Amino acid sequence: MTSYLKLTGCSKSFDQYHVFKNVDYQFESGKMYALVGPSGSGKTTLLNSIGRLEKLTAGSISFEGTDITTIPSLKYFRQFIGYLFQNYALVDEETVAQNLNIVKHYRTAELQNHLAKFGLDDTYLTRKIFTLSGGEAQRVALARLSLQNPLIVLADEPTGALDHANGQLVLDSLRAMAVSGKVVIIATHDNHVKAAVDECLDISSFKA
Ligand SMILES: Nc1ncnc2c1ncn2[C@@H]1O[C@H](COP(=O)(O)OP(=O)(O)OP(=O)(O)O)[C@@H](O)[C@H]1O
Repeated sequence: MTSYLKLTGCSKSFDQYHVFKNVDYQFESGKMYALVGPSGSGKTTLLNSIGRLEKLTAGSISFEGTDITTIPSLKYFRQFIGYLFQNYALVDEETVAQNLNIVKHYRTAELQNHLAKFGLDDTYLTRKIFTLSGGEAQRVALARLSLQNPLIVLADEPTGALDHANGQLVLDSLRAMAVSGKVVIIATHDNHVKAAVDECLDISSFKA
């Protein structure tokens, strides 16, 4: 069954500065989308409006017909929204296992099996995040996102700091999440990402 994330008349201003105005758009589960547009056009602001880190100035966002602002915060952040960031957003001083156990506490064997899906062997579980390469850290972030298993995946420049091979791994993992029924939305400048998604939404076309 397809779920719909629907934006209706969405506008956002900071004081007198209008970032975007009247965005009407519908995202579907099972698909991957890129939010594109020049620097400063509002990609992160729109992503964060869906993630409820920003409040819209006007308009509404619904998921499966429910206004997202009416969903209790804890439920929204745990079950609905999962984020992937350019800088990974992991706890640097903690181990890979500790970062994965943020979702809930898993047995070591479960974590090992799960990490293996992202090309990381058992030795990584006890490594601290700051000892990992960027590509390895993003794999851990993907593994955590996959354990969280949210309905909507928001990715902000997830390939921005990675080489081509690791960028492709991120795209493949995000595609797998879309295929498993998530809505996947990626804010990006990366042409490789733009070519890999199902649809691009150019936020600069909603300039106020
Ligand atoms: N908290 C804030 N207060 C004031 N202005 C803000 C705030 N957050 C964002 N802006 C402004 O809103 C505009 C859109 O920013 P946003 O980060 O969404 O753009 P972007 O398209 O993601 O840019 P980039 O590609 O450079 O990451 C920018 O002009 C930015 O300066």
